[in-house]
Amino acid sequence: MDGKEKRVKLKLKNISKSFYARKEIFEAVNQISMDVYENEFLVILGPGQCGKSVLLNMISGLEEPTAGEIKFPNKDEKKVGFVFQKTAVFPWKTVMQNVEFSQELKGVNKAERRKQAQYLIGLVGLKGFEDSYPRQLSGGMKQRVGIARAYCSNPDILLMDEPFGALDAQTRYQMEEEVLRIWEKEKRTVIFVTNNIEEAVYLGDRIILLSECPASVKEIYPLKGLQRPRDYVDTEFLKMRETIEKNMDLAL
Ligand SMILES: Nc1ncnc2c1ncn2[C@@H]1O[C@H](COP(=O)(O)OP(=O)(O)OP(=O)(O)O)[C@@H](O)[C@H]1O
Repeated sequence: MDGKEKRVKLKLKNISKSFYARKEIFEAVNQISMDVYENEFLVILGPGQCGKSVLLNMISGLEEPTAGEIKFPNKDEKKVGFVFQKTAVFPWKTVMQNVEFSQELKGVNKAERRKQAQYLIGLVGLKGFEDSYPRQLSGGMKQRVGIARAYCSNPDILLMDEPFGALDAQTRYQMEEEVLRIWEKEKRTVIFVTNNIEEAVYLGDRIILLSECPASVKEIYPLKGLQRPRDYVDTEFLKMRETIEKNMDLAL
């Protein structure tokens, strides 16, 4: 991304989050500050159970920070879409009905929402599966439905919480390529959470590395120097992967 063009889409200022559980205060996130830029693919990388999901939940508004501020500089651009590890597709709805669901809720007329959903179903490679039910789909295909559904809600920021964590290695590689292809076509600001260094280096414009719990920002890695499409066995790729590995708190 060219430094001159950067527009801040989301600003986190000293965000902290504590929970009161079993008569104790548990700190999950400690003083995180970061800017997220328009249309960037930002990866948040951290060890398991470090507070990544809690951070995303605060960005989405599902959780309130205990301290700090979450700011959307443009107040009309605070709509978020979510893709989870276990994408919560409705089993009783078809692919089409799942994808168009948010628009249906909004009362968008059928012809219009079908047109948009059809485009997105095509974009994620599910053309021909419009009338299939989730039980008829593989794990990777279900995640494609989740991605199409999230895009269909026209989010300003797309939050992806370890969306490929439950997939086998081969499908995961395929989905990483797919998610970049979709993002190139339908540019959005993406915040992608993972605990997988290789995935982070493959996908990100930048990586924000978090410490173990309570999560704080340990390091920010700009990946401008790594041209796309990236190659997992390229020397520069491996170097970056090793640098991050040495700095990451816990073995994966
Ligand atoms: N509502 C809650 N009440 C109490 N503790 C919570 C709550 N939500 C999360 N936590 C705790 O906060 C810590 C961070 O959880 P979080 O789910 O954000 O981790 P994570 O980095 O996303 O983990 P993983 O990579 O394994 O998905 C965990 O120890 C979790 O138990």
